[in-house]
Amino acid sequence: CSDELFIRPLSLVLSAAVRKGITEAVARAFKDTRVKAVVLCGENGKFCGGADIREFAKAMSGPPLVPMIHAIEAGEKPVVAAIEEMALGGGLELALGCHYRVAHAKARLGLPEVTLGLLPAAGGTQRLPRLTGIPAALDLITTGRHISAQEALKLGIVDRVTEGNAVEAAVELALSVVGRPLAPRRLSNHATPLPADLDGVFEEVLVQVKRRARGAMAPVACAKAVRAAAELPYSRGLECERELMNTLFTSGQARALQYCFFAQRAAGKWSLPNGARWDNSRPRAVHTAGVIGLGTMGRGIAVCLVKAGISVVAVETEEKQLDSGRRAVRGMLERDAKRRGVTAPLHMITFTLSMQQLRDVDLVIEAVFEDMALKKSVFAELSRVCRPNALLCTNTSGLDVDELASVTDRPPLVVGMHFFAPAHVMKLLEVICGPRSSPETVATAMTLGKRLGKVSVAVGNCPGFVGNRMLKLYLDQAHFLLEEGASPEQVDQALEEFGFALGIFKVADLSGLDIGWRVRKAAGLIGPDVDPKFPSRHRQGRRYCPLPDLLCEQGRLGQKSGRGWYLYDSAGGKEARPDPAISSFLQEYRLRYGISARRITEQEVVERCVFVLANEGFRILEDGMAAAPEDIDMVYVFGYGWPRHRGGPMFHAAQVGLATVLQRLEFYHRQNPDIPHLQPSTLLRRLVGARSPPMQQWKQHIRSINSQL
Ligand SMILES: CCCCCCC[C@H](O)CC(=O)SCCNC(=O)CCNC(=O)[C@H](O)C(C)(C)COP(=O)([O-])OP(=O)([O-])OC[C@H]1O[C@@H](n2cnc3c(N)ncnc32)[C@H](O)[C@@H]1OP(=O)([O-])[O-]
Repeated sequence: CSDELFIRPLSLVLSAAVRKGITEAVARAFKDTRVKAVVLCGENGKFCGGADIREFAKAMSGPPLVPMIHAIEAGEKPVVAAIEEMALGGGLELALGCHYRVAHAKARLGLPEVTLGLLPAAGGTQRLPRLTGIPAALDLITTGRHISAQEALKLGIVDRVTEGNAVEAAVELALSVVGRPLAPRRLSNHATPLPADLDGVFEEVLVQVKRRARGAMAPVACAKAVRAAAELPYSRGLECERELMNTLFTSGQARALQYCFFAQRAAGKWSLPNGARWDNSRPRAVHTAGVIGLGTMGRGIAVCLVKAGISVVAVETEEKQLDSGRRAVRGMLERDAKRRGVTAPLHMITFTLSMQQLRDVDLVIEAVFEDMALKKSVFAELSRVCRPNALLCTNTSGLDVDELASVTDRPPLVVGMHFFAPAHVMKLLEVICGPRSSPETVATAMTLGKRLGKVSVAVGNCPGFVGNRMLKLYLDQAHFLLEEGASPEQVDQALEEFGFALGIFKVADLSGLDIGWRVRKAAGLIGPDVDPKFPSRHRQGRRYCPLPDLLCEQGRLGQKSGRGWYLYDSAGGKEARPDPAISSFLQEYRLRYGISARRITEQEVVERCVFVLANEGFRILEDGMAAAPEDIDMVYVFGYGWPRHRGGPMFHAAQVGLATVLQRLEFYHRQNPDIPHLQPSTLLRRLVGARSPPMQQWKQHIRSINSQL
């Protein structure tokens, strides 16, 4: 066997060194008359994660991928790819250049380049459609989704799937095909199978990709490259693939998406000022968890925990809520299990009215109403009921975690876990490190978040934490723009053009306008506590916009009441229509306050809303509430619908140019001196003074080391 086969390990990515290794080894094997066939496999049981993304920012060195794959395909000896664990991006393209492919049953395959703002440019857009046909190739290439080995087998992407050792199975296959003609196995020789309605298929896909990621270039380029595979001979299709890739490669979008890839991983590498870090703090094992409160948040959290294999005790205070919570949670688990073709793990959750049942759990996540007094009473009770080393977590969107910790017998074991609705769907988890949260507690919450499939970001304990602290100012700008002359549709359209999945007023209608109303009442911004001497459009020394309060007073609470900033067909309706009543309401409002409406440009909408986010992000960095700009960006990308292809508010500010951001903020602040948040932050000024260093160096310019993390 060793005479006939030449097995060469690959490392996880196709770095210059790996490409050199493969090129040389395959050339030697092709030349060596003792070798009859070649098996390519990965190192440590992993076939390949694709091109080395870190190399994209540098000058290209080492043998290029495309000729390397061509040489393999053109070889006169059969080459078999043994796919263990993953064949992604350039890794799958390499496998498609081989004559046969064997995959382990647990392997995942895919062409995720689109998620990095690129396309599969090592022949992937030309070979895959020739193998699977256009619709399947379009689906995989434009979404970047990973598929199982079984699906790959169905699509014809792999020839064999094995539960056993994939390398041994590949060796067996290689031995069995020695001497067979290779021409039919060279995908570049194949004609692309065409669907009857080629134009219709592409039209449909373009509609879908534009809906999924508004303004993103890569999915459109991916579709164009696949179209070339349908219409052009292989070599011309390859040229088209290269040209499209060159355009994407140099685009800001690709840089932003690749930044997101690394920023997401960097967010997991948290550190605290006391020296505790992700790699020196041991998380506790979590086998059982309690969830208190089965409202929308509690239900989603319970579902996430059960799906991650953690036994849950879910507690409610009244039979009626317990019953509806039980029905909702079971329904979600059953639907999910049905989708995945497995049995719903209903036995892993217990529903109870008794807090006593939490006495043995490893950790509790409290998800009761956002009310400090209520949460404090729950935490005091948990101190009495839970075993002394159980972790106590609060799901809060902005309350003081330390104040809550102070009513317990174990402040070091208290941490915030801010989930986003719906909690079983949304990817973001803000882990709020109180000043007294222990490293072990933070490590446990961060690791638990990862186990639940979340992107966990460690943030400091301040009102609104990172996400909602910034959101408040973004919303304020949108409201001020309405006062000054814009309409909700105009603001939303500008933000959607920028790339947000939904404009801010549509989001507000979806979430319910009464939520903010309640928060503002609790903060004393509305109601009997407001000093009647103050004009209605000023509070606490700054401009205040009462428009959303006035809407709530009219019963316009958003989708749930069928009317909010928009009009809906009925209560609970989803289709937002501009409401002429809002237009007259705004006109009357401006008249009452003597505001003459002016024409507001799309540029002003985007700059004021988006730069104010970044400006507050700089303040958050200075206050030590986030450890790095990447963390702030990941909060926005995964929790607030920020368009990923724009990297996040901090990355976007760096892309636009910090000097420009500063100058525009100064301009808007001069126009609106009563909006203090338009005043450029000290850190932004300092960075511009230091000639706008790259993001990795921003930390060095934060003078007051005041980290709350
Ligand atoms: C004309 C021009 C021709 C150009 C040819 C184009 C070729 C091709 O079409 C382009 C591509 O392949 S584009 C690529 C298409 N491929 C993809 O998009 C796949 C991207 N990768 C993944 O999806 C996941 O990382 C895996 C599923 C591979 C592993 O998941 P897991 O087990 O949970 O582990 P983890 O924590 O995620 O990663 C572990 C460490 O590896 C690092 N790293 C990983 N991949 C990297 C890469 N490609 N690169 C560099 N680094 C990469 C990662 O940062 C982390 O580093 P840290 O310092 O420890 O933090």
